[in-house]
Amino acid sequence: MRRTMLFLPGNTPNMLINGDTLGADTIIFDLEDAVSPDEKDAARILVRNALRYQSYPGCETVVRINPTDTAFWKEDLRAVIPLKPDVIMPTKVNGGAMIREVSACMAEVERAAGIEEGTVKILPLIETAMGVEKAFEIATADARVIGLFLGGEDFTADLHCKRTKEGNEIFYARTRLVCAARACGIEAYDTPFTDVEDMEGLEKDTEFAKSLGFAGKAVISPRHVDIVNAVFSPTEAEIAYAHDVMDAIEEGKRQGKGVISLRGKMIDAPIVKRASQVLEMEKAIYGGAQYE
Ligand SMILES: CC(=O)SCCNC(=O)CCNC(=O)[C@H](O)C(C)(C)COP(=O)(O)OP(=O)(O)OC[C@H]1O[C@@H](n2cnc3c(N)ncnc32)[C@H](O)[C@@H]1OP(=O)(O)O
Ligand SMILES: O=C([O-])CC(=O)C(=O)O
Ligand SMILES: [Mg+2]
Repeated sequence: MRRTMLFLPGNTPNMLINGDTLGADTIIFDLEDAVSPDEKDAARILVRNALRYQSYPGCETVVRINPTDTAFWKEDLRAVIPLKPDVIMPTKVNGGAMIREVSACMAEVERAAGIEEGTVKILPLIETAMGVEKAFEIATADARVIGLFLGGEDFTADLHCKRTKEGNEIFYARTRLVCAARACGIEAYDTPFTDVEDMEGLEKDTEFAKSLGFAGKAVISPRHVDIVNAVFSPTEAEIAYAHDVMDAIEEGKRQGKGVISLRGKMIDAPIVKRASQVLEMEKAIYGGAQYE
């Protein structure tokens, strides 16, 4: 479950220290664009120490590394892989070859550190026009890939267009990523909403991302976590309905029927599939059935 993925700039010790207490399902230690080139070495050491000395219970840890056309990315991997973050996020990913290059370097570092090869996963950040066009190739490039992640700021810079709150300019990229990810049985995660003060805009943007099929969204501020978590969690009514669907389908089975009706609406296999997804989320969030 990755409803919220909070970015923590790698060169800000006070943000790294309490990352897990801010309510996000995932925290992303950033070594890339939130860190200026002359701070890269310091950030790498800080993130390494955070992974070594801090524990982040209940929080998935991701490290966002620098692009493969920079002098930094291999050093990033050598510094953090031995500390076993859950996931590495390669940046400006523009095709499957780049993922394989990163994965091969990760394997080298894993072997040298005595870690089983393939332990650390990959969540590619897709933020170029080429990356969006190659989304499916990227998703299938390596067994480590666990999802696709959209970066709307760099993507719109690459398109030579303005990034707006309405987001028409990223609509194609959003739907393309969701479809490519789901075609491979993995999830897509949406770009952050960057206006820290606009909570109404954040909620609207998050609702929209969810309606397109995204499983979660990045956030840049702890103040955004609760809203994004709430949007990506099933409501009490959705959970109650999912239980009713399961009860109704059981009753239908007893009566030897594949299709039945619940409060005047047809219940068949896809409705049951969606209901079971809601119940899985209920279990993941509440540790069991919340409403029976
Ligand atoms: C396009 C991209 O690449 S996005 C990914 C890269 N960008 C990032 O990682 C940016 C992360 N976010 C930030 O740096 C900041 O939230 C900013 C610059 C956007 C806004 O900063 P501020 O104006 O200081 O935010 P705000 O006033 O809300 O901060 C309040 C508190 O939350 C903390 N905080 C703010 N953002 C974060 C964060 N991402 N993670 C953890 N703590 C944070 C601040 O340290 C501050 O703590 P304090 O009260 O103990 O001093
Ligand atoms: O990870 C993100 O969504 C932020 C990012 O790099 C971008 O938008 O370019
Ligand atoms: Mg970017």
